[in-house]
Amino acid sequence: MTTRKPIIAGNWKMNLNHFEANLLVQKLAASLTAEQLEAVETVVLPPFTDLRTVESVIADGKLKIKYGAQDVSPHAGGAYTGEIAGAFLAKLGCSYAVIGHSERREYHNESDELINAKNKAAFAAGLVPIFCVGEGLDIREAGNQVEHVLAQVDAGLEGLKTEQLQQIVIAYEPVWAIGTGKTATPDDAQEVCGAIRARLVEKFGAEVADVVRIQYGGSVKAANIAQIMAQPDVDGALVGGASLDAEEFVSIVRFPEHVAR
Ligand SMILES: O=C[C@H](O)COP(=O)(O)O
Repeated sequence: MTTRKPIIAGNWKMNLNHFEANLLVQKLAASLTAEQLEAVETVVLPPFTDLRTVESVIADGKLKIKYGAQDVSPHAGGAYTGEIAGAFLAKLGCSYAVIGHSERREYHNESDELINAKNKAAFAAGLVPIFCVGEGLDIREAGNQVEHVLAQVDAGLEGLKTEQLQQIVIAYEPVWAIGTGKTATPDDAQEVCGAIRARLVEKFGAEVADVVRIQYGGSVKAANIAQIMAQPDVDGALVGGASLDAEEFVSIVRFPEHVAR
């Protein structure tokens, strides 16, 4: 079995201006050693307007922190007012783009088809999608979470090439656990992340499924990261609120020191 490098990504959502972004990245850099950043891929996902600043701080300090955007246009360029093309993000040194976050699915009516187009647009620009899936509370209460999430996975990955599938990061975020303080239990996270990996084996084969990194997201904190990361099919976390606090985020990145996996 392949060893997948853990990936902890901080989704800042619509928080922190570029001055505050500068400060937070500097604090992360001051607290995380090169060894820690080597052991755990560490990513920040600031608002678009912070990206140039984040690029400069990271380049100036030669920091091993990666960064990305929270969305990308499905279009390569042209008359799409307000949209941001993947190529612009790649030019700013972004490695990742969050695609299909539940807040975009809910507040911007993003469909599975649009999300699939965004996954393709990200790859076309040289970005790796952090492709988000997850069920709402009604679906969880009806016990249909696995079926629901697998349908999102199937639709979002439609038409991707093998080498793209091998790079993609899938973030499982149960919507009822986002920003609510209600974390899914490690078993809940494993149930769905394991089902995602089984689906990848079924559709694309074990060689692809073994290398795809699957994150859990939803009220991840320093206090619960180690138990979540101990699950065999959880390879990282997409962290919202706790990523805005340097000390807390650093502690999350340092999860291997809490408990051995
Ligand atoms: O993208 C991150 C998730 O939506 C989780 O947010 P949260 O950690 O604030 O619950």
